[in-house]
Amino acid sequence: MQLTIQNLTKTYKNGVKAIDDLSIEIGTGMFGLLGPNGAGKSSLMRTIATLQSPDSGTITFGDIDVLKDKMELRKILGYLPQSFGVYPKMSAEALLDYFATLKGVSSKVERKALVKEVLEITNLYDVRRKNVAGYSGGMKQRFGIAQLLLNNPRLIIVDEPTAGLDPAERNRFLNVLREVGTNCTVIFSTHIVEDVKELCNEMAILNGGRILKHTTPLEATKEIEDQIWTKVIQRDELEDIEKNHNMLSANYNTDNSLNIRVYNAENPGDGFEKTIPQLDDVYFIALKKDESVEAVSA
Ligand SMILES: Nc1ncnc2c1ncn2[C@@H]1O[C@H](COP(=O)(O)OP(=O)(O)OP(=O)(O)O)[C@@H](O)[C@H]1O
Repeated sequence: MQLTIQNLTKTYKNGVKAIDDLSIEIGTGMFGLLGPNGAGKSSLMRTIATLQSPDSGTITFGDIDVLKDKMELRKILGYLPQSFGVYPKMSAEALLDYFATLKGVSSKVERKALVKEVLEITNLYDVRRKNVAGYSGGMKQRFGIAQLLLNNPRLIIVDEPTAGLDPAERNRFLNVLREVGTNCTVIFSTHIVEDVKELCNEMAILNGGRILKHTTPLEATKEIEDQIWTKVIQRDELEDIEKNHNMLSANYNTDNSLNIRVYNAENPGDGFEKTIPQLDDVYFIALKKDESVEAVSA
């Protein structure tokens, strides 16, 4: 089913415009919403999840008018907020049983089967009797997926779920999400480019409450083929490079030299070599262009 957002705007009471006339269409599959801190990702996700109202704009999911029929959307929504608060000292099994009751599954037998199923999908079945409060960060996030799966959602929204996870936990989490996300619309927000690269078939870059780019990871890197150049420099050359080139990133090597990546339609000379574009480059180019647009209009 398709999620369609049109001209969505949200300004908080303190005057911050978190969503700025945003329009986008999102179809079935894994959709990555990538943006720096404060870009408006959580604001957008809370609005789609009907937890806050925008000032203006429309949102539809299939036939549902999301802003008018909030309850209709909630029936088919699975939402994992950025922070889930404090977990009670209950086992995963008992807590999921409780959530399933809240979600309207009144038959005990049905609940038992459902809870078993979501525990298995999220690889938590073996630890189902342990307190969720004592789970590791990654296990808690997988538990978050287990709870959102209870009502067989068609739209799944997960807000920065990999922040703070160690690499092994992150991998486990992404694998679970990959599995549950095949048949529905999943919107996944993150500031980690790698998450989008590994998981999403479609993506948007968000900044200042606006969509800077809506693309696919493959298309996005293809678009800048032959335009990314790299060079190893010493620390004291950095300032010059920043001044004279469209620098995207600088990463330290173990010997304290730096790997520089620049964006240029032609060979910039100066010893640069052409390199294969990465999704990071796409992200930095979009943010840089946005910065310069802002600087001009300011
Ligand atoms: N309830 C609120 N009241 C006032 N301002 C808010 C509120 N929630 C968010 N903001 C502001 O709106 C802007 C967008 O914030 P939002 O949390 O949506 O961004 P984000 O992309 O999710 O960032 P982060 O990764 O830091 O959570 C920020 O400037 C933030 O300070």
